[in-house]
Amino acid sequence: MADAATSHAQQPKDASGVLVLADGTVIWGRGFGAIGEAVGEVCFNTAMTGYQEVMTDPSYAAQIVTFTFPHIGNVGTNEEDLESQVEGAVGCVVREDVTAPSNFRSRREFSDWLKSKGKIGLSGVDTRALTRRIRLSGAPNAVIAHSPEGNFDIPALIKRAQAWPGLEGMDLARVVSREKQEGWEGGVWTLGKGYARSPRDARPHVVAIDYGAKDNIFRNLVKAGAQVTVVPAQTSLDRILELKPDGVFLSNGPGDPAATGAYAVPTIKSLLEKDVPIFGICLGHQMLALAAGARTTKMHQGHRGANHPVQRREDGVVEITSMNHGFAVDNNALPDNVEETHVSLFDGSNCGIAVKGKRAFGVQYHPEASPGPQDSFYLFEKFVGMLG
Ligand SMILES: NC(=O)CC[C@H](N)C(=O)O
Repeated sequence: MADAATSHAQQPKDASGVLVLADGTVIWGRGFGAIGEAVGEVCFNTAMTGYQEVMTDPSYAAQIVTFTFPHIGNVGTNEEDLESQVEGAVGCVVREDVTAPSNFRSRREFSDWLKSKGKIGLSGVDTRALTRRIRLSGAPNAVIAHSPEGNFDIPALIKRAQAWPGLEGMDLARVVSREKQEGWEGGVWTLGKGYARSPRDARPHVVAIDYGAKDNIFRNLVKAGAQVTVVPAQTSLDRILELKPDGVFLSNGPGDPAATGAYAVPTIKSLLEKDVPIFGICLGHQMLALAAGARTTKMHQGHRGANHPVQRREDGVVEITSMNHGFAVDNNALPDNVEETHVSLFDGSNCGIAVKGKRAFGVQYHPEASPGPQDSFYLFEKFVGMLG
């Protein structure tokens, strides 16, 4: 469903950036950030704030984020609002050109920062039309490219977008995971105080498996009173048990949950059999569901933003949540031992499960660093509380 205005337009004189979709659609704009090209799936995010957190969330690996909010970059960037030190989104598409930063916390201009991270930006795009297109025909594979001289080999870019296999079936969790075990001490950030610290001897002890985690999730575990040890995605069951966890946390992360069958899902299955308490968020929730016998599916357009209404089945309460996912647990194929606990009010998709007879549950949403909804904090308290 290519839009004629974008498909056949000649390259405008000032075009230094372009987004080329796998179906041949060419969307011209102005490049910023890193120079070069990157391939990924184009998604859209509706949050009005938190672009730096979005761009450093490892769950966005291999994705190009279209921001529906038109002014991106105007509060600059800082060293405190990073969600990780690893790669997140490969690029972003925005409406307005990035203007001079205006915020007392800003340390670096957004384009400069993006360039230092090797990520490409594209401005001057009709992001409403692009978002509408994704809503109508699903998230396309594409190449984003930036050349200050405007040198683009469009047929080659189309070929590259077409040759990319897509996120379905792609295992990215082990690629972005940290490689070494580490003790985690940082708590939640507050103005004037920075990040809180937790004593290393706090109890209970949670072993958090990093499948591409957002740091703020670990900070919330600390805030809830846990001592946290973070381990890499492919840590063996024996190694996890040696650490004597009171509970195991499964992090968010990129890629297809069903593609982690070589390491994550079997380990989680064994943890369930041993009755270890488990809490999973996003990818962690999806893989917990797989380990319990449920199925996951790729969504048409996904949920990405900070204002997604989710209903808790237990008492009907609606939370406004922050989400970023393109896969979901299939709530039409839940086995008897899996109970649906939360559901999206946008499209009825699954947003939370509990495994019956076990102390194991997961949700699709998560707290952002700053600022953002903290509604899911009660689940951190519930999890840490159940560990005694
Ligand atoms: N935020 C996440 O953990 C994302 C999970 C998974 N990669 C998805 O796209 O659905």
